[in-house]
Amino acid sequence: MIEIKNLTKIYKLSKKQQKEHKTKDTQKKAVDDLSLTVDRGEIFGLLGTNGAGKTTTLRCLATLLKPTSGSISIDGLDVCRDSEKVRAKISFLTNEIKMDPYFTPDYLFSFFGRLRGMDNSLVEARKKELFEYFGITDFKNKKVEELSTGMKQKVSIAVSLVHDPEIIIFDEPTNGLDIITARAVLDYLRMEKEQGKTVIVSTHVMSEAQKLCDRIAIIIDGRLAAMGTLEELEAQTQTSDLEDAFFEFYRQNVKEA
Ligand SMILES: Nc1ncnc2c1ncn2[C@@H]1O[C@H](COP(=O)(O)OP(=O)(O)OP(=O)(O)O)[C@@H](O)[C@H]1O
Repeated sequence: MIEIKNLTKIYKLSKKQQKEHKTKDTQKKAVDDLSLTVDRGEIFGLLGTNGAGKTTTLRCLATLLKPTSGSISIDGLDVCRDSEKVRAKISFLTNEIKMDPYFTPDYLFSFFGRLRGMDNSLVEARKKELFEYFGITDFKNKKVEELSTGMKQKVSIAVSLVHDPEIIIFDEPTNGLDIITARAVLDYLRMEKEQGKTVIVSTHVMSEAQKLCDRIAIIIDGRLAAMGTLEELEAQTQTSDLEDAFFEFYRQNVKEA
């Protein structure tokens, strides 16, 4: 189980950032007293507009950022104190591709498998499974720089999943993906859930949240505006689809602010 308790993250703004954001404020509260729990075996979605604080929340969860205050635990392990153990359980995925262009998918997969302390035969079996699933097999010996954007993204996803993580944290799973690749990724996440894995995703795409997630948290300006199943969110707002429900929560929260 993932437990986020009163998470707050404040960024210090550099002079350059102040200029970019057109503000005199020296800091930005990206996440504001956020609490939620994600149960084992569910697909949980963080839904919000650009800048709502979704990525920041996921990066704190993935041990990549230190919360300003509050705590996050994964199966009883604190993400700050027990970060090594937490990292062994999770995979943090994003569609920002950061792979050395001169290496091949085959090499990268094996390299990250070894880095995760896996033995060779396990890495090879996992490679076969994931490369086949994502259609990478025929491209595994090409250099990353020669691959199409979609193929690079699939390789980056496969490499991140090398250690068969119990928990998949995915920032904007279909952002920038073509429709076929996007479908393959969403189907993979559903398959992982069927196998008892926990998936937490961020998205601003209503249809994706609606189709994929068991429960959804609506984040507005870093704060939790609502949380529940699609049916619960619709019932609370007397609407019949997620987009209308979202607008209703948005209206209520912006008015109350
Ligand atoms: N490193 C940083 N330094 C300063 N401010 C930041 C930093 N990273 C994010 N922010 C700001 O914090 C707020 C939340 O950003 P975050 O990326 O978490 O939102 P998001 O919901 O993931 O949005 P998006 O969909 O645009 O990625 C935004 O106002 C953003 O500009």
